[in-house]
Amino acid sequence: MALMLLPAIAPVDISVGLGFTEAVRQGDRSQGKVFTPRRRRRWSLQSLYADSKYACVEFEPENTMGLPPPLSSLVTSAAAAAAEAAVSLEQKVYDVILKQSSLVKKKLALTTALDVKPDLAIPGSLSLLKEAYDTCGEVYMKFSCIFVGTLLLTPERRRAIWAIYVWCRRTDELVDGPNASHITPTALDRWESRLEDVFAGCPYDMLDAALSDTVSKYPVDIQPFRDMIEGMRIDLNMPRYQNFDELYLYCYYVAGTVGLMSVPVMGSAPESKATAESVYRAALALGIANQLTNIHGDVGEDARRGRIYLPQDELARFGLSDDEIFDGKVTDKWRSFMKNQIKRARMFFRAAEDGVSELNQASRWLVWASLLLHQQILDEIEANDYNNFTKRASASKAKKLMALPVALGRSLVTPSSLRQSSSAKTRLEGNLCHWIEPPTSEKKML
Ligand SMILES: CC(C)=CCC/C(C)=C/CC/C(C)=C/CC/C(C)=C/[C@@H]1[C@@H](COP(=O)(O)OP(=O)(O)O)[C@]1(C)CC/C=C(\C)CC/C=C(\C)CCC=C(C)C
Repeated sequence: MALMLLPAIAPVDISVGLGFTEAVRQGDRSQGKVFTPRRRRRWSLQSLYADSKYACVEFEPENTMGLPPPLSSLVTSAAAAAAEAAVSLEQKVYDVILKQSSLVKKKLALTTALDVKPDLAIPGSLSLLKEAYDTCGEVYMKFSCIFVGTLLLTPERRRAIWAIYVWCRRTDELVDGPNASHITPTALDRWESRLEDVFAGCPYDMLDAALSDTVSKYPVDIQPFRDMIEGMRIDLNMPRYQNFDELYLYCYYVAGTVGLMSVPVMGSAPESKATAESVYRAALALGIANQLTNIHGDVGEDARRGRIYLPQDELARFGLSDDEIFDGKVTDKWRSFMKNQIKRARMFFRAAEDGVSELNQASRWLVWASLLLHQQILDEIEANDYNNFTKRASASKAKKLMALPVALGRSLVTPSSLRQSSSAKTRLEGNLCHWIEPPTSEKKML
């Protein structure tokens, strides 16, 4: 792998502001790219339910105020058709999970059946690769709010998470960076073909080279990466999300995918008996929960940009129009609406929690920290009396710091296999203990 990477590795100046977006827009393969400090994540979504239980959140306003009944009571043929469409969208996301899980199993079979040889390296290539990963680390440290979390990971896993993070940031930067207004669908197509090359071992620049190396070592499928690009396409084109199905799908594309990309790197607890599918489902849920939370925290900021990332049908059910969101007045209708949105986001967090304990011990703290810090945003929206139009839903530094030891405590909880009696294990199918262990050759690489 190192041999394949070497000719393509070119140093990248991450301090240059516009180069990357411009390079993708113009199809210039030689340009490095750049990260500009971004404002707080705006999170749009579109999509469908991964699990119909999230559709069952009671969307009946607590104070009915003469509003129409919840959609669930209006069972019409149109609703049935919509439900069918939702199921096929759900299937689409689940298919990615199944594909990723089977890849993990296949890779396990390969790595246990063969004595994996260290990669061939020519002098200098390893130091270039190390430099590439170090650069990813610098970007991660600069932009991630829980950068310390990766320090608990093994050096190999840490580097791999950095490389994935940087690719995600670059992708996001295309539609959320300073040059977003110049980004066209063609530019995203180019970015996707560049991704294919990364997975084929032909990276264009140093940061891609780190990812190329990572995906050659861990059983990471390309589909979640492709899907994230698809999410950016949606963000370019989708002015509104008609219902939660659409929002869910968007959340999967831009954030659920991050969970699917990260799990194979984070690794499972050796004692875990959870299936790969169940852990990927939890990872997907955490990505969705994080994204929903960011959307709820950024309602005002998004509205000032003319964007509304909330399900239109649910807004209507609470008697809310786009204009009221643009006006930004906190009314009882808005409070009722937000209470339900927050309730649903918390359901996704809960769905993620069991999965965290199945991860490798060293990875759990980072994931718990991410989960708890995002949950605090929901708490802050409540503390601000649902004024997410003009008040920042940001916890105090002290509260954020307090979350870290709590995350540590939770990370000590052992996997379900140890916590549950055997009769309670019915939903855990089969023993895939080592399904995400990295190949043994990796330590020799770096
Ligand atoms: C734990 C952890 C942080 C690991 C993931 C690291 C990683 C590869 C992150 C990529 C993030 C990124 C730049 C994505 C681009 C698209 C995007 C911007 C998505 C939104 C993120 C914003 O997060 P945040 O609010 O923290 O913003 P900052 O970067 O700090 O400015 C998203 C909302 C996606 C967030 C989704 C995750 C972090 C996925 C979490 C799930 C897992 C790591 C799987 C855990 C496994 C189980 C079994 C539960």
